Amino acid sequence: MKAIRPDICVSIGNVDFHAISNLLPKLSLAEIRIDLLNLNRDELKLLFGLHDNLIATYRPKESEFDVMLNLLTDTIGYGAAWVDVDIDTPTEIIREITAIAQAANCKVIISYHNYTETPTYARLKKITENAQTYDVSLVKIACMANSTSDCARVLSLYEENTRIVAFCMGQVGTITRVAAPLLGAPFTYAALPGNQTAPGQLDYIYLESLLDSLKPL
Ligand SMILES: O=C1C[C@@](O)(C(=O)O)C[C@@H](O)[C@@H]1O
Repeated sequence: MKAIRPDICVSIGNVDFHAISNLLPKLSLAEIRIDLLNLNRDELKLLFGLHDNLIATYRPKESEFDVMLNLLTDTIGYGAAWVDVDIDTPTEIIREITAIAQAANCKVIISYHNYTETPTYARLKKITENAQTYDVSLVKIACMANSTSDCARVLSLYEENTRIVAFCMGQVGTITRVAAPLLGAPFTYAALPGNQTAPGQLDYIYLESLLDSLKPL
């Protein structure tokens, strides 16, 4: 079976364990949104053992940072290839997760999300630089686009940065999800059909056909 292109990361939330285990063999890369799934430790262990290129993400509600730390530590032990940690997490927890991940050869993504707007270029640059002060494999910038100039501003981050995934959320921002891997991002996020984990995500099958025509592998 041919797996989906490696530059498409399917973000998985709100489905059950069986659906995920049937799906994983078809994907080259997927994000397991642990906070949007109802999985116990045994199921998590099985899933992370099934695939060697999974991102473990847990977006804490309120200040659930201890829950996040425990879950990410466990999933690193189960074989997660990547962990994603939001830049708003307390510094000592980011450092702790980074150290645990590095000891296990697990790559770290530090991510910034803004669900209402896209900050100025100076602010985006500063956020990117702050994220790069941690020893990370990738910095992710995801902002809500309210105009096409928001999209252009976020995409301009590729001019000066490597090891970055920068794109806009929302319908206006969808173009940036297609452009990201054409401009240097190692991958871009997509959804299971009818099951977005963030606004503006395209269905991964459709995105694959677009990228096949724009950027043959
Ligand atoms: O940060 C990201 C990107 C994302 O927010 C998106 O807009 O595709 C989806 C999240 O699940 C993921 O952790």
